[in-house]
Amino acid sequence: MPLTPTLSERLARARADLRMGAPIVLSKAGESALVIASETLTPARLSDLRELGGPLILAITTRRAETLKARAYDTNAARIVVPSDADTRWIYAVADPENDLRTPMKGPLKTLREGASCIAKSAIGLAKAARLLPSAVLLPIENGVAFAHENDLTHVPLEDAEAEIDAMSPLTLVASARVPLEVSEAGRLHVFRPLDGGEEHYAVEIGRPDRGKPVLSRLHSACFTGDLIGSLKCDCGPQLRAALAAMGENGAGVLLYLNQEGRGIGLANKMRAYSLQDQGFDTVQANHRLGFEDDERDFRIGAEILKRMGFQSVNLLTNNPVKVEMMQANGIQVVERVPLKVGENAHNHAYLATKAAKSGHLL
Ligand SMILES: Nc1nc2c(ncn2[C@@H]2O[C@H](COP(=O)(O)OP(=O)(O)OP(=O)(O)O)[C@@H](O)[C@H]2O)c(=O)[nH]1
Ligand SMILES: [Zn+2]
Repeated sequence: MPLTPTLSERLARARADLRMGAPIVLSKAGESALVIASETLTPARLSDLRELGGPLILAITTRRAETLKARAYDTNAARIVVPSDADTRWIYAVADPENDLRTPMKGPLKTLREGASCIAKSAIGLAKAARLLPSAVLLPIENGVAFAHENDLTHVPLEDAEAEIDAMSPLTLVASARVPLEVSEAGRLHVFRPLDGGEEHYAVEIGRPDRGKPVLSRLHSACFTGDLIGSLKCDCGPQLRAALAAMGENGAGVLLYLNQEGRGIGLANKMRAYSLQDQGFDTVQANHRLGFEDDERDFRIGAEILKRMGFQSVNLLTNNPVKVEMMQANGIQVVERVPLKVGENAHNHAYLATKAAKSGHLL
């Protein structure tokens, strides 16, 4: 059937469904599960799941499991057996570390050892891609294809989709126009759209950079708080403006504005991380307690956009050696790393020190 949704379309629907709290069906190797994101699970949906039979499984990342002292039997995910009397508050408390210190309760948490954890892993991957807490509730079901069809639910066959969840979507250049800027009247903005329905990314081109030579460039990850409202908790706003100013002065440059807010976890999760930082955890510990890695960004996107614009090499404005490595690994030569040290203040001093100590940022 030519109108049947492609895998990438099914995955986009699955992400949207999870954000709304709607169930989806994931299948692999003859096993299927009904999946709802923990963050958007309502009491009504929980009782619907219970009516279908149990037991329910709560999937969390191994990072979150470490904090909860729950045993994950493999590196994919920990699968917690949900007690039959647990309500949504119990589920949120496992998924969300906000009240960990106030209510160290929860345990002992019984986790599954037997069976495969790949459906749990993919459910978490989709919740992350939907910028939710990395956790989902699973109910194993028979014959997922028929169940999804009968109940009008999105079904994702993981045999084919697993690689697609990890792959980078192709990007298309949707529009470009002249935008005179304070730093240079010769500014242009290009909008790139991924074909998988994900976030758009932008390229600010200043002057007319020679495609045959290294271009002064910055890969800037979105930071609503730092870039737009002048937050003093990070150095993003001053870095953004200093990079544009340097490009204006140089007469040419490309700033990529990548919509990977909060090192790829989304603004809501970043605010959860900030709340944990107010409880005394540093930026890396806060991500881990939420169940994320320190940095969830996909740096392939930046390299891909530069290539699409015809560039092969850059002088990269950054203090982050991982950005340099990832550019090189993805086909963009970094001829020079140009340090970008601006915006240190009393509020972000500890944050910058943590990035230097734990994430390898150069001082
Ligand atoms: N999860 C999380 N993200 C944060 C926090 N503070 C800032 N961010 C995000 O961190 C990212 C910083 O992006 P960049 O400035 O491009 O990258 P960088 O890794 O600091 O590297 P350079 O600035 O190039 O040296 C942005 O997406 C911010 O939203 C935090 O405490 N937690
Ligand atoms: Zn920031």
